[in-house]
Amino acid sequence: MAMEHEEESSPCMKGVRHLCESGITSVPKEYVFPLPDRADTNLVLKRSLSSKPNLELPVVDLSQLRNPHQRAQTLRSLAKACEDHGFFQVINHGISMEVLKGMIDVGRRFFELPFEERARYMSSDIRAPVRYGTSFNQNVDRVFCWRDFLKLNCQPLESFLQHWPSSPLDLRQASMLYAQQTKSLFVVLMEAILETLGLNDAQEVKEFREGSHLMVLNCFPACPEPDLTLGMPPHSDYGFLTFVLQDGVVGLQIQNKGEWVTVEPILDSLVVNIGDHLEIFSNGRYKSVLHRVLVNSSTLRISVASLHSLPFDHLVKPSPKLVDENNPRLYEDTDFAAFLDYVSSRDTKSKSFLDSRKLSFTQETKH
Ligand SMILES: O=C(O)CCC(=O)C(=O)O
Ligand SMILES: [Fe+2]
Repeated sequence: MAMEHEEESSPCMKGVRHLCESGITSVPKEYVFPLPDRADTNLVLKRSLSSKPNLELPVVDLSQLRNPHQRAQTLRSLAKACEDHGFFQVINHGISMEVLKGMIDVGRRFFELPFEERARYMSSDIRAPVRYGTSFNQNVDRVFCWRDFLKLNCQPLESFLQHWPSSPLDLRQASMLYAQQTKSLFVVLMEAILETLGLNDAQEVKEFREGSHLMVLNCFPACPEPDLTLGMPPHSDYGFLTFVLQDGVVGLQIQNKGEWVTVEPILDSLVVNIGDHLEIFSNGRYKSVLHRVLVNSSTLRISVASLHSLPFDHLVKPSPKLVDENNPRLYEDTDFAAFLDYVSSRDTKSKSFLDSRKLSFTQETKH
C-alpha cells in the first residue's frame, strides 16, 4: 500500500522546484529511495567526462530510409535496434534545430514561472488535457521522485491547444510546432517498423496518424544529495514509441544486459524508445526497455518526452499476422483505459503493467 501523504498541504505535493526555492540543503525523507534503488551519480558523471562513451545507441539515419538504394539496409538496422536494444537514436529526422531548441527553451521558462502560475494547471485527473504535477504519480508514490512535469495532450491538436498554458507567451506556438513534427516522425517510423515486421498495412498507418499523443515536459532541479534519490524511477513507457529530447545534461539511463548505462545527450538527435504497446503488438519481438533518470547536484535538467500510440479507445493486441503455431500469442488485449486504471491504482515501477498483460503458459497454449 502507498504511504499516506497529507494531500494538498504536504510541501511535496507542490513540487520539487517549489521545495528547492525554499532553500533546502538536504533531501527530505520523502524523496529518499531504498539503498538498492539508488545510483552512484559521481561515477556516472566521471564516465561521461572520460573519452569512453557510456553507451553507443544504434543510430538510424532517416535520410537513408528515404533513399531507395539504402532503405532495405536501413530497415535491417532498425529491426536489429528494436530487437536488441529497444532504444535507438534518429538523425537527419527533419526537425530543425530551431524547433528542438525552441521546445527545450520554452519548457525551461515554464518551470521558471512563479509557483502560483504553474499551480493553475495542477490536477489530480490523469485524463486532463493539461496537467502540471510532480514525482511519478504523486497520488500513490511511496517515495517521491525529484521531478516536476507538465503533460500536454496533443491529439487532436486543434481542440487541445486552447487548454495549454498561455504563459510563457510562446509556449503554445513552440509546443505545437514540436508536436506536429514529432507526430510526422512517428508516422514515418511506424511505417518503417511495420515494414520490418512484414506488415505493410495502409489502414494501420492511418490509425497511427490519428493516434494518441502526449507530450511530457520534465524538469529535474539540481539536487543537494543526488545519490539519495532519482529523477524518475525505473519504468517503461506505455505507448508504441517515445521520442526523448534532452537539453545536454546527462541523466537518462537504460537497462542494458542487466546494467544501468547512461545515454549521452547528442545535440540535434532524438532518442527513441519502444513502449509496452509495441512490445505487445509485435508479440514480444520488439522490447520495451526499463529506463530511469538520475539527478545531479549542480545543474537543472529539462527533457521532453513525446509519447505516441493508437487512438485511446483502440485495443492493442499482438498483430494476428505475427501469431501462429510456432509463435503463440504472448499478451492479452489491452487499451489505454486499462493502463490509466492501472497507474491510478498503484505505483508503476518496473514493467509491472506489461507483466500484467502477459499470458501465462496455459493461456498461451490456448490462443
Ligand atoms: O528525461 C529523460 O531523459 C527521460 C524521461 C522519461 O523517461 C519519460 O518522461 O518517460
Ligand atoms: Fe520514460
